[in-house]
Amino acid sequence: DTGSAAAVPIDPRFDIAYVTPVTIGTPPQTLQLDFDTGSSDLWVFSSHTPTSQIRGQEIYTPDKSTTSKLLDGHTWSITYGDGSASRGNVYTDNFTVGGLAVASQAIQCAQQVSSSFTTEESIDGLLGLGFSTLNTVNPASQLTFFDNAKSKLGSPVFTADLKNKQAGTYDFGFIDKAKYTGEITYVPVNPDPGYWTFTSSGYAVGSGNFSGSPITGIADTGTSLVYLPTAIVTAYYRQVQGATNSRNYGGYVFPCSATLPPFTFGVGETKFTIPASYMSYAPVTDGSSTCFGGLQSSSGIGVNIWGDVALKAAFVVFNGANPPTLGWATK
Ligand SMILES: CNCc1cc([N+](=O)[O-])ccc1Cl
Repeated sequence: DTGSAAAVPIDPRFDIAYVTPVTIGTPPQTLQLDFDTGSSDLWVFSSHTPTSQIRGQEIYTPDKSTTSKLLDGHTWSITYGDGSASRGNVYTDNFTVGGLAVASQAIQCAQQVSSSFTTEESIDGLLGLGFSTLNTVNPASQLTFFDNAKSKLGSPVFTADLKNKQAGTYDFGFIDKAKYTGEITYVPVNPDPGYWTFTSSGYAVGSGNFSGSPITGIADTGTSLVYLPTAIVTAYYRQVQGATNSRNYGGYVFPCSATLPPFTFGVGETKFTIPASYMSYAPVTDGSSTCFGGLQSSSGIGVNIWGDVALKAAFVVFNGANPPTLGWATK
């Protein structure tokens, strides 16, 4: 079996996050979920979510599905890197993504979501694509959609083809040659503690020379920006007129009119260039002429993160074989 579904930016102006349609239950209830390789919980806004915390999101109502089953006594609670959080109870139900079906997928129903989820009206929940070891369900952790689907897939892979300000694709079970150019460079993945952790071979700022120092980090579709060591980030913003590290805005900002250099990162022998246009994320507030950078420091996080700003510059194969690997190709 295979599956293929669109990854649609939630905002036409800035690539904050991407949502993908899924169906849950019988008859099918369609929700738009944020596919997140940086976590491993599949949770949704639901009929168990207080209405005061719902603002336009679609919800899953297990009681309206003839195939839903309560996973009695199971609960979950998760906090993300940006401080947002959610928690709730658990059902199993039929679940499909782009024509790929899994019977009795664990569906974590939110009984509480933090304000940044409530205000993100176009995200009806998250679909974790990290390793199942990160799943937060107690007393028994649950498998991700990918882990449940793996045995049905021709090849135990999914691919991310995220795009700048336009819809991309998540494919499951196959590698679409039409989506990339050249060869795919595969690199090792350390699945402990549960992220798609790999080591980049180095970086360059603009037309500067390539610095071949290894950068270990995670490939994370659920994070908008790229977070790298401070030395790399300061080297980048030294090339941006008027850039400052703003305590007020919590990162590097610059005049939206500034000329930005592109940023290149290496995977094995292959070089990926993030165009300058991807390196300006968004105005700090609506209409401001000060822009927030797409590259920020990882010093406060504890891990380097290759988020959407970087992933958009590549075609990425998440290879769930044993051992797992990551494949990177230009496009
Ligand atoms: C923006 N804060 C909530 C949020 C977090 C994540 N996350 O993967 O960490 C995804 C979407 C949203 Cl809406």
